[in-house]
Amino acid sequence: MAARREPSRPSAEPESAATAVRLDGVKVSFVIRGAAVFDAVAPTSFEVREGEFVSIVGPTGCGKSTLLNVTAGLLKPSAGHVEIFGERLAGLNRKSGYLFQQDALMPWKTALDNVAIALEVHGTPRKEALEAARGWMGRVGLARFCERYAHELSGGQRKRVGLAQVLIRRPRILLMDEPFGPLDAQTRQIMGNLLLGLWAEDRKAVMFVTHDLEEAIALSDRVVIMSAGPDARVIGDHPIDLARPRDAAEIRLDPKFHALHKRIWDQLREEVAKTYEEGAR
Ligand SMILES: Nc1ncnc2c1ncn2[C@@H]1O[C@H](COP(=O)(O)OP(=O)(O)OP(=O)(O)O)[C@@H](O)[C@H]1O
Repeated sequence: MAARREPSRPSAEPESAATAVRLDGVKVSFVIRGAAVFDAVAPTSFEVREGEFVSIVGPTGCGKSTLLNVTAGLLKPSAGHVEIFGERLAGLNRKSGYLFQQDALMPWKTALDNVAIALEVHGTPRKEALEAARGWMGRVGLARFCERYAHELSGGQRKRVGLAQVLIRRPRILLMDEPFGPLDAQTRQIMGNLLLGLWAEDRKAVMFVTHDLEEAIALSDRVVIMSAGPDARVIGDHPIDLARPRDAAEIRLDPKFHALHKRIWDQLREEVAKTYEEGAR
């Protein structure tokens, strides 16, 4: 499928955009087997505004997924709180859709049914759900693959179905945890463009976790850097002032991209090294 282009728009968000997600002093400690306490994330605060695409990057095990889980309401912070569009989060975050690294497709259902079920479980009549699902399968470039089962789809196609499954519910916030992790570099860039195209249509707030700094810069309005854990915290918050629309592949050739990459990598490199040193001890 040809890469979908983002409609033209200014790269920076207006200051007046509402705050979609606010993490206020969120700290996460895990109790391991009822005894030892592991302080994964130190008190952390940051915001994602409506319509803003923010990536979270940090060394392995620093707490990126943990912060997404807290934002989704799947994990209660040990201290601090989360606000979603100004309201304190208690329980599940029903304004968000969550795309995990692992496929969540039911192998006994067709791709179309996998997308439709996301509406059906919330009470949409089957006929209506199937119609909407067919529309979304088209939007992710899979109109001809509706009747396929998960094992009959490529990794990239399964990711597209996953994306349709989440977006069909029209969440105002999109949480993505290394969604393109297992894909090859080329497919990742194609998926990046597909995501940017869909995102530009209604501009959800996005929290995108990745270990790939280039991918983060190519897609985002801001890149948040976390330190190595334990007691991980935000150590950098970098605005990405590259013009949109962007092509997730071509933008990497832009000299401005290189300058941003160098500046952010200089900060991240040290944290990545710390993680490896810890592991080697
Ligand atoms: N349920 C749990 N119990 C104990 N420790 C946990 C639990 N979940 C996560 N951790 C620890 O918390 C830290 C952060 O984990 P998390 O999965 O959030 O990291 P991450 O940055 O997403 O890692 P990766 O990039 O490798 O996916 C890790 O050290 C992990 O071992």
